[in-house]
Amino acid sequence: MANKKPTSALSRNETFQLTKRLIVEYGLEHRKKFFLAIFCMVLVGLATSSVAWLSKSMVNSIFVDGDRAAVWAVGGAIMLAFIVKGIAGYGQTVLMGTIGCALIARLQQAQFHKLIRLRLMDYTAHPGGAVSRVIHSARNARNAIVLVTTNLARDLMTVIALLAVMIVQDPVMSLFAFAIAPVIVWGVSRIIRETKNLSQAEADMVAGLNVVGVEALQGVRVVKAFNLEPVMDKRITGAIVKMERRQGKLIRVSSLTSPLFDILAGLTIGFFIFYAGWQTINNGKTPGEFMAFITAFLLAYDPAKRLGNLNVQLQRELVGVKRAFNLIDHGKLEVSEGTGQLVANAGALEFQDVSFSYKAGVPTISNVSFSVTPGERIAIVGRSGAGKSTIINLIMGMYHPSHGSILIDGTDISTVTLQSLRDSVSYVAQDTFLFSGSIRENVAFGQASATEEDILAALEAAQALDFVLKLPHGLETDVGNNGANLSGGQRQRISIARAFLKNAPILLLDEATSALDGDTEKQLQAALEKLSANKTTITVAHRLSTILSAKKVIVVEAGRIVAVGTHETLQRESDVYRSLFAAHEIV
Ligand SMILES: Nc1ncnc2c1ncn2[C@@H]1O[C@H](COP(=O)(O)OP(=O)(O)OP(=O)(O)O)[C@@H](O)[C@H]1O
Repeated sequence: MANKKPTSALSRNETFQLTKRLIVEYGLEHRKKFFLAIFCMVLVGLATSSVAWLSKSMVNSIFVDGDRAAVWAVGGAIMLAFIVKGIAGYGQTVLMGTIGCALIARLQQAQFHKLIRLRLMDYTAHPGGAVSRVIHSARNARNAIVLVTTNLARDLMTVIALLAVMIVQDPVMSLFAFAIAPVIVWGVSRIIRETKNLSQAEADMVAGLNVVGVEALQGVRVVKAFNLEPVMDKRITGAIVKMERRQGKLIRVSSLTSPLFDILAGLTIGFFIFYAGWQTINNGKTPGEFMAFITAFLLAYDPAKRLGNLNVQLQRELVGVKRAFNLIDHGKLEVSEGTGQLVANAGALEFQDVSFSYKAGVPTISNVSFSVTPGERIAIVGRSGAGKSTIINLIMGMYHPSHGSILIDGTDISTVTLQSLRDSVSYVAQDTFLFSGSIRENVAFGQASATEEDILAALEAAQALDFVLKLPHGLETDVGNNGANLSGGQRQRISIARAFLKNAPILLLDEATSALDGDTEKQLQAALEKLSANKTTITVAHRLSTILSAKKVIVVEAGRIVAVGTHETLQRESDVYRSLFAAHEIV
């Protein structure tokens, strides 16, 4: 076994705090069901121990004394004990199952709620892994709460009641049974240490496998186009085999508690038989007393084994629970926001000496100043990586400038709520994203008050109505996963319709680098032209046609504005601008 203490291992206090929080925050919410379940568990414990107690009368009164009345009384009582045990056991399982399902749902919601609001900068590079973690950690939490309550209420209750029976029947033999406990505790604690390491690694591997799998399917076109199936097979197989080995080891280690219990229990029972046989033959102890003791011991064996295992299993589950709480408690939310409400009517935009860096000491945007008057159209051009998209992201409040301010209609955007800021801007991304669902939903997302006419008008303005009406299900057509059922141009026009419907005074366009075919391109340009009419428009431009229709062009190089002007003046005066044509950054 590894001696290295894992950094992720849970201390005793952490184990206690996590369990307590689960019960207090998520279990007690269903307190009626919760306490009813515990009551059922107590009944199971009492019913089980009463069977051991009754076995004494069974042997002594029925088999030794031949008492007829006892046959009915003991037989009926044993039947009753098992009926109570069966019904209470069922009630406990159903009640804890219902609480568990509700807990999974709530914890998944709480995590997704946080995940979707994390700062863009912290956003996980592997969304597939994050989703897998959310799903699994909620299941871990359900398992943990069921484990703790079931073990502590039902098994502990059963063991205590059975121990009472044992002590009453034979204190000496009971002492011997207790003597094996420290050996078990020592063995189990060693197993726990190793399990902690392995469970953490297992959780990471499940997330890793998810990342590889989701990536392979998301990029399936690239996979097929480049004949990458064997490469993907290898990556996925590698991840699966690694996980298989790790899980195998986890099973081998965590199952060690079982033989530990079995061997020690076997030795103990053997001793009982020597001792009890000698006591019964030589010292006049009744066979009923021996029977009651041994029945109590055997019945206590399984719940005691589960109790011994509780910590091992709990550690496995709590690793996931800790991850869930970490996300809920510590995941950094979006950039801080102001409390003011931005009411952008005209849509004037101004950058005042704005600087920003993703990583401290590595400036991405430096001392950028420019202004756009209401309804004006400007284009931002520059080499790949110059900082164009970062400027757009700063306007949407995805990040805060480290220096300087951005004003909309004279209001510093850092002083207003993110919601009011984002209500004032529409964004059409380069990589059009459609959500699975109908075309109607994709156009009207976030616009609950939009009427049928509004949606049709937005589609018409985006030059999309013709093709939408020709689809078999019209507006209700399912766009598929990320619009897979539509062409690239159709997807873009749907996203332009979305911006039309939003009708915000400021429009941010991130122009696609790759050109579409002639007709589609023309339709798209016409749609964007119409969309930007009377709106303050900032386009990250790659097309000469877009640049020509802009009032002014801002040339960005390594995060700085190096030239501003029209196409003609820049052609004459800016080396950087001219070089963009040579590098096919502008086509
Ligand atoms: N989330 C991020 N974390 C760290 N660095 C980033 C992040 N996003 C962008 N960068 C870096 O910031 C710089 C500017 O990126 P930006 O996306 O603004 O460039 P761009 O001009 O829009 O490029 P392109 O035309 O290729 O889209 C690049 O060097 C990029 O690597």
